[in-house]
Amino acid sequence: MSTNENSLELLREQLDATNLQLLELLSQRAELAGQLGKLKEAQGVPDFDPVREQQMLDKLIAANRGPFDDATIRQLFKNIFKASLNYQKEEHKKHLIVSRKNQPDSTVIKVKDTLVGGKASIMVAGPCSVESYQQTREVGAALKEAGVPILRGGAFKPRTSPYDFQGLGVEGLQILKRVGDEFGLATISEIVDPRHLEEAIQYIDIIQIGARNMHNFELLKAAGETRTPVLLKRGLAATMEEFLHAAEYIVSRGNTQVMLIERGIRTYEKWTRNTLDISAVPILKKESHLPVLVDVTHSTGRKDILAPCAKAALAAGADGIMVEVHPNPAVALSDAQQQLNIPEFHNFLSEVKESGLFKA
Ligand SMILES: O=C(O)C(=O)C[C@]1(C(=O)O)C=C[C@@H](O)C=C1
Repeated sequence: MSTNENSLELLREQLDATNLQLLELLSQRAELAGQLGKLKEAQGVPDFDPVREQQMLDKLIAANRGPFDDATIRQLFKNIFKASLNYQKEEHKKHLIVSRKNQPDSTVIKVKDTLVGGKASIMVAGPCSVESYQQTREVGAALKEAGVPILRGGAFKPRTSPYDFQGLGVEGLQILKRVGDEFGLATISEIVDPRHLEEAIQYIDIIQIGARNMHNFELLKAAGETRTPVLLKRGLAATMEEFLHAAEYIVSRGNTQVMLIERGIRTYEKWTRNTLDISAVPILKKESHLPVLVDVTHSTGRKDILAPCAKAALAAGADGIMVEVHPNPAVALSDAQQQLNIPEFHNFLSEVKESGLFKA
């Protein structure tokens, strides 16, 4: 071997040893960042701290003796800070009760005789608003005939305008219960005020928390104090991280029976009421063990694309579908445009079932 080859070999050995030292130091640094992340989580402080990062960079630049120039040192350390931040975030996820990292097995929720999040897909259907016993009964009968086990119906309606129909309130919940009992259906209705919860759960089997209330932390906490299953809708502009944290508010109070429902998010698109974020389905299923449903009515606002969207949701791994049905949508007191009438609902259901994606 020539002298040149000898020194190449020697230098490479030194470099390998330095790599290992660097790796050890990086690992030690990551562990320290992990401890800092835990403290920050406990104190409710965000992980990202640009001021602290700037202070560290200033110290490093002042100590830089070359041969790397300052810009290179800055870039290298910025990458290290970024890796630490990612590590802190991953560690936090493990601590979320709703996280699949914390519980690998899927949560299955039993509502009356129906399992949500189990092997079979589920369908939830019903009018946007409970308007009368007769109207709700007609839908209940259609669900029973179609083998759909869960009846939805709004009684407290958070409407955009205060002058629009606000729902029948407790009377609406009583109607739902009456129809539910008559046909053996489980019932679901949105509750908007923590003060209504105690009374509401005497009548309904699932508490719905609507998109506009996903950030209503007092409502989330109050729902977490009950032991009634909760269907939590994704907020209009909520990230998936915010969505899962909203669910965490409920389960951290002891109510572990939470179902998530994607209902479309706000984008610039005008041809649908909202934009169905289909990617949310596999991501939520991956990140969380909670059941994931898709509300095809609110996400699209269009009757003509409900079936393909429901099929897409099921293909993406959704545990169930929610759809609005009204005996006479033209005279509905809310969402008249987007509710299916009963024959349309039967067609919708057949099309979805014929696809083979709706698991029996
Ligand atoms: O010093 C902190 O507060 C940390 O959380 C550690 C650390 C880092 O790894 O350097 C991580 C993220 C912050 O943006 C700043 C610094």
